[in-house]
Amino acid sequence: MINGKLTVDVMDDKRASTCFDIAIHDDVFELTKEEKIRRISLHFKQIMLALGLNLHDDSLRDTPNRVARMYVEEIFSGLDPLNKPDITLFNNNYRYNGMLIEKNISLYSYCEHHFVPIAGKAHVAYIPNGKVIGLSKINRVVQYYSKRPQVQERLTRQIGDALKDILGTEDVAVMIDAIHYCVASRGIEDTNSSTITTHYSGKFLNSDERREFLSML
Ligand SMILES: Nc1nc2c(ncn2[C@@H]2O[C@H](COP(=O)(O)OP(=O)(O)OP(=O)(O)O)[C@@H](O)[C@H]2O)c(=O)[nH]1
Ligand SMILES: [Zn+2]
Repeated sequence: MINGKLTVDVMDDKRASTCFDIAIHDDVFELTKEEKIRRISLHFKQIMLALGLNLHDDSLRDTPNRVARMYVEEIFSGLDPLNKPDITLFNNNYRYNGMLIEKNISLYSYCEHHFVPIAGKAHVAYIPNGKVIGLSKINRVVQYYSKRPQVQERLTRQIGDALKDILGTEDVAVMIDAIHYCVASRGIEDTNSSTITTHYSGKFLNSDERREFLSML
């Protein structure tokens, strides 16, 4: 518990431990999935009513429940440590010691300031130590940490740290290039800019490895 906020590391444990600065109320772990959906649905109904929407309208009637289910089961499913992907490691029998890059991984996340989408691509690289993982598991790690209210800096870091932990190596690089719809569709309404963040560690702190990674993107 730090400053009244529970810090949650969803990497190591199916339940909470420590590490990341995602702020979660303590009692959320006491709620079942159905209870979360019920509560969100009730509150979203109030939001819609405050906006003056007619909840008797056929098309709107089920929206509170639909939104609540989407939050809990889909777009914010990465808040539940139970949804952390199971990752199987394989021995590096091929003795592959080059760089492995998984690029153009589709990324959908949600700005934690405005709750609107962040959409972009993640590019991830690692240099195998003793172990390798199935390629799709890299995409799953990206997806898991994306499905939360996020800021891009934290998301980039969490993906990098999770992969370092899983792969048992510091030699990991992550780049995210994303459009923030809080910048594009409201506020400044800039539909041209995108945000690039990087996280390099281990051998990727060397300019040669970094250059090789960047040249492949
Ligand atoms: N660093 C960082 N900032 C973000 C991210 N997503 C959104 N933001 C910014 O968070 C800021 C929130 O600032 P506020 O001034 O409180 O919000 P606002 O009044 O709606 O700001 P405007 O978007 O400028 O209208 C905005 O500048 C957003 O562009 C992110 O992933 N990382
Ligand atoms: Zn925003």
